[in-house]
Amino acid sequence: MLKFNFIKFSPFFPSKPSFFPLSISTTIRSQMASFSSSSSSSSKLLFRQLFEKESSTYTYLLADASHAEKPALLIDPVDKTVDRDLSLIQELGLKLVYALNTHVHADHVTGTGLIKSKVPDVKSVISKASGATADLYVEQGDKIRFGDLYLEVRATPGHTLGCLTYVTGDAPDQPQPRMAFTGDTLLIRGCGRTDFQGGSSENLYRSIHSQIFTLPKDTLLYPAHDYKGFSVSTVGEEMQYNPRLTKDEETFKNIMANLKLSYPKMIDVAVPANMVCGIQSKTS
Ligand SMILES: N[C@@H](CCC(=O)N[C@@H](CSS)C(=O)NCC(=O)O)C(=O)O
Repeated sequence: MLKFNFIKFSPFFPSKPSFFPLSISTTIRSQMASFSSSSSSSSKLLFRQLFEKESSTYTYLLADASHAEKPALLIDPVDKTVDRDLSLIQELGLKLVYALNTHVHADHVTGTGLIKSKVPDVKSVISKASGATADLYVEQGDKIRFGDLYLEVRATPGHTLGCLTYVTGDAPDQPQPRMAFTGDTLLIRGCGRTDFQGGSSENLYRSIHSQIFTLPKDTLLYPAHDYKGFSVSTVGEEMQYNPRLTKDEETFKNIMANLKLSYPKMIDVAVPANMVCGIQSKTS
């Protein structure tokens, strides 16, 4: 199994390390467009938000459309929609490089293992703190590079112990506004439950306030689920209107202790499967 040896946040690392030549870039107004920066470079992000309706899960496809190889990654793929996602990737002429999970999901089986069985070069990625098996492990401050762009890894425990939020880069040549893929940590006008898998309402509150609400207010928020028909929010919007996170910590903890949600129907199948990236076999 490979150790995830990506680049730590540090001014001493080169902006384009030679051992990770892949890259990303982005736009929001349309699903694929140019963005300009203060540098002379112009990059293109191909971005798709994909939905799996049984578990109300969003999967995100990001690719560097400017790069010759069009390297791509998927965030939170679902087993049931792997064929759809891989067909789209093929139709768009992309090269899938990474399958990232924000955490060990309890309500559906990740598509990561299935993807690896169909596209063996794809590397699975999850947090070290999740305790799950993957090809590459990330932690706070790591950068996942594809092309000239990157995702920054933020540890956001609370829904589960190993939850991550992936955020587009903070540099002049990176997409504006930034985009944060929050998994189940922060949902639109809600947040992930905290009653299993090492969940903690105290940790969740602190994670969101320290790692997500400190991002620029125009940062676009893309969660792993939505149950109300929303697709995207912003940091500023959730800071103002989220009915749980606008409260003080004690009130928040009280809300979370009284959600009275039933257990996810698939939890007994999903968690063991997702601890090994979705299929009961070794990765590498
Ligand atoms: N009914 C669904 C599970 C719904 C649920 O519990 N969602 C989780 C995220 S998936 S573990 C959650 O954190 N919800 C927070 C909320 O406030 O709804 C099923 O049976 O799968």
